[in-house]
Amino acid sequence: MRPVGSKYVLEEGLGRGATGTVWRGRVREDAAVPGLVPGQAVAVKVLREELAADPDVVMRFLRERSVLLRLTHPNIVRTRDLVVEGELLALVMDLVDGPDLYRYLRESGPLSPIAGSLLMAQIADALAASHADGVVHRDLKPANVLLATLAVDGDERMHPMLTDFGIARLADSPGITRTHEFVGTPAYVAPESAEGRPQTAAVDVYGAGIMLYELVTGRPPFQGDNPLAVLQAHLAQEPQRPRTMPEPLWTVVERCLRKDPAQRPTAVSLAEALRVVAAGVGVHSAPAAVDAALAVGELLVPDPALAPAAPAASPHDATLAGVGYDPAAATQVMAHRPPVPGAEDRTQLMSPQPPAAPPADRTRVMPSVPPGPSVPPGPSVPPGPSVPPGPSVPPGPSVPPGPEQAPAQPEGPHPWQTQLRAARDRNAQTRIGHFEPEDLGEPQVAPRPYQAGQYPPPGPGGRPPVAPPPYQAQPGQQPGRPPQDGRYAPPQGPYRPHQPQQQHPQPPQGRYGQQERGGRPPVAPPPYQAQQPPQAAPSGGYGGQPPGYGAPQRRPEPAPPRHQEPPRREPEPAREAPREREPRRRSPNRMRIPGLGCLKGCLLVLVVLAVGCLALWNFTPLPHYWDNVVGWYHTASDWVTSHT
Ligand SMILES: Nc1ncnc2c1ncn2[C@@H]1O[C@H](COP(=O)(O)OP(=O)(O)OP(=O)(O)O)[C@@H](O)[C@H]1O
Repeated sequence: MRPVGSKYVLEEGLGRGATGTVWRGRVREDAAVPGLVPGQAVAVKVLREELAADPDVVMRFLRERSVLLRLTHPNIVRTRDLVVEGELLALVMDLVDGPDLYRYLRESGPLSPIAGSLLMAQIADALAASHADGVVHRDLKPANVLLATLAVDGDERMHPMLTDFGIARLADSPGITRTHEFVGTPAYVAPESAEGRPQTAAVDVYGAGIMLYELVTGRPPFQGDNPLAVLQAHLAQEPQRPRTMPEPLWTVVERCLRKDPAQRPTAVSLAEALRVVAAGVGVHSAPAAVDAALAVGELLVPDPALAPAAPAASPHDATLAGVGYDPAAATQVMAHRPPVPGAEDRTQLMSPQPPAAPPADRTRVMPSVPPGPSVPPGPSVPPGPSVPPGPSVPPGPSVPPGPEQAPAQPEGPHPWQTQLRAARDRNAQTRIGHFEPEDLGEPQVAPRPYQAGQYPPPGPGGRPPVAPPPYQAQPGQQPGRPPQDGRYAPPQGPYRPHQPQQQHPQPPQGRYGQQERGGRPPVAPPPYQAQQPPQAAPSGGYGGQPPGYGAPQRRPEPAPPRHQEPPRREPEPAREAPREREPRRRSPNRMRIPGLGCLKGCLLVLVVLAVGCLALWNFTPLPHYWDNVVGWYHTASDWVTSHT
């Protein structure tokens, strides 16, 4: 049990990411924390040392404190406290009982289009609320969605909760990332982020589009042998519609994945559109719901405020400014970063070599990094220890110190070395990398494909990766803010203790793995419901609800959409022309004899007949009957001859 500040103790590690290590912790019995009760279990994300050692990060950590603390939504993991203590930065969050979406997908397979749409609609709700509050997530990915279990009317429902808000922005310190770098996860990074252009709320919508694609297909749309190739695909490739994706859902995905951020829909319209899609792509969907789904493009409204704006005076002050937050600057998070002159900088991409020298006013706060040979990441480099605060960290008040108390500059490895070490432990982590568009064709990092079972690594406390600790609800705990409107209704019931061994029965699925709608309103479907036993469920599917995460869900090959001929279609932007059919392959022998095929057939028939006759003659009493017939013939002919 290690203390963190004066109010919390760490109990066991839950997982480690690129930006820090998450621990299961507890509020000390003698501590008073608003919204928490003494002894309550919490999750504590201890940011990695490089972040904690950067005064710029510490400053923003303090400034954003109020924003992060007030960011409450039923689908957002609530941040309860921020602890700054010496060289330790930690976020105290609600402890969520359940796996993250990355692990769920790897263990259970993709979701049906309906289930995926409904789940993403809730994530879009969370994004809409945070964007309205001026917070851009910037690192949307399945690993940052935790799946809690809600008990509603005796049913267990899967409840997605977005986490890691603000972490990407915190990590995007000029001191840490220096110039020409970005914070994000390559598979989910928007083109403008990869290019170092200003990032707006549209980067989250892009990430949502990638996630949506992955939820229903099992893989992200842009892949590559290495992170640079993936980034290049984001910039240059157009996503292709998977064969199994219904047209309305593809319309949504395609809009979210537009290269131009100004063409992507807002999170609000995305959430609405996804619910319309979910209601209209089922086998039992009413014709009106089908029509509405086919016209979903009209609902996907871009944000007019996303037109390029002048960068803020300070790139990291653009979004948040402490208590005096300016919502008008909500979508301007990062300033444009100038390109790297000279080819020598390109040779340093994705290597632990020191990047371009930081600005003069940063050099004193960054670890001194001796120049050395490029060391590409590989298995020979052992993963770094995920040991957050040890006993040497004295407990103290979690009241953040002022900027003058910024920790001294420690000697240590370059951030890239720690980053890459941690990245080797698991896949698809957030990366802090620097890329330029002209560099994206020069892969320098070995591929790290997804591998089931690697994620997440067991924590130092021995926590098994597949069985997260149970959520322990405490009296007085606030799972979410009270509803302010109909869209953000809080969870309907208390969190249930996690039961790792419990296997939920697998419901049957129909086309698109959905169930008959059964009273579900077409635009606002009810929350997810635990799946019913197959015997009890109708053959059509399971109600469009994602299953509980104890039960693997494999989506059968869906039938083609029932709406082959849409009754009406909204005018949509130019769509891809249908692929031309490949010409029929012909034999390389160009000499063609007319009727040869027919002749071959006749010969085959004759051969078959001959073989059949031989078999008939040899293996049946036919010869005996034939002899009798011949005998009768001779007898008859003799008789005729003798009487004539
Ligand atoms: N609030 C929480 N409650 C319970 N478990 C959590 C919570 N937050 C994170 N975890 C667990 O800790 C693991 C690591 O979290 P973290 O956010 O560091 O990972 P990550 O998002 O994959 O990392 P990164 O985004 O930095 O690549 C998660 O996969 C999850 O299992």
